[in-house]
Amino acid sequence: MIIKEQTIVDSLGNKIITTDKEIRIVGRIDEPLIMILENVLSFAECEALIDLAIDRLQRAKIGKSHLVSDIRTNSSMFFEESENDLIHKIEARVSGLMNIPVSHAEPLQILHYKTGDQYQSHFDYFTSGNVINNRISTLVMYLNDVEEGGETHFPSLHFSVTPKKGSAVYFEYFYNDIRLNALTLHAGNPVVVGEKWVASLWMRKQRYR
Ligand SMILES: O=C(O)CCC(=O)C(=O)O
Ligand SMILES: [Fe+2]
Repeated sequence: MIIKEQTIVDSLGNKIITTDKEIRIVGRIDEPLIMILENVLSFAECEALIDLAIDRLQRAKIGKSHLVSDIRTNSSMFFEESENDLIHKIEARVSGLMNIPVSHAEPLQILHYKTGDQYQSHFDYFTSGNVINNRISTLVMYLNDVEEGGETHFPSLHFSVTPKKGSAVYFEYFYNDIRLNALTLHAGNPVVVGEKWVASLWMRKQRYR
């Protein structure tokens, strides 16, 4: 008998009920668990997040050295924890959806990709050094429709998610079998036509805030 590994989110059924929204599961891969979710953010929430972020964007930095790198050509910003009612509400909803307390969440991040921008293949968890409180799961929420390109691509699974305003992709990498975690390698494909806005949130194994 093959025993399936425990997942963080229970994905039985076609929806996840959170404090204030019923989120629809419209696609999934079981191991590693990857879910395509609809009705995560309202259109008004997507627009409000972009408006709040637009003047606070900086060229994205990766890794501990905080060097600007061509691995990631988009720009980004982080909101303060619960910095206003909207952020507070979204953090609570996302925490319910991801089945992890909000105290384990990194700040909500906004990414902006102009035409040609991309985020090359990477793992969201840290692989080097002695990591004590590693990341365990990710939610990438799409704030607009992209005319062409900009998919979230999982090369090892030959699987891509097309950005759709208000929808999201969820994935987790907290398995005992590290080969399952490694399958969550992913990229933000280059935006071919138009621009791309996402809000992403990373959860840690232990309290982070
Ligand atoms: O923009 C995307 O589709 C992927 C973003 C991403 O990989 C992340 O925020 O960790
Ligand atoms: Fe990522």
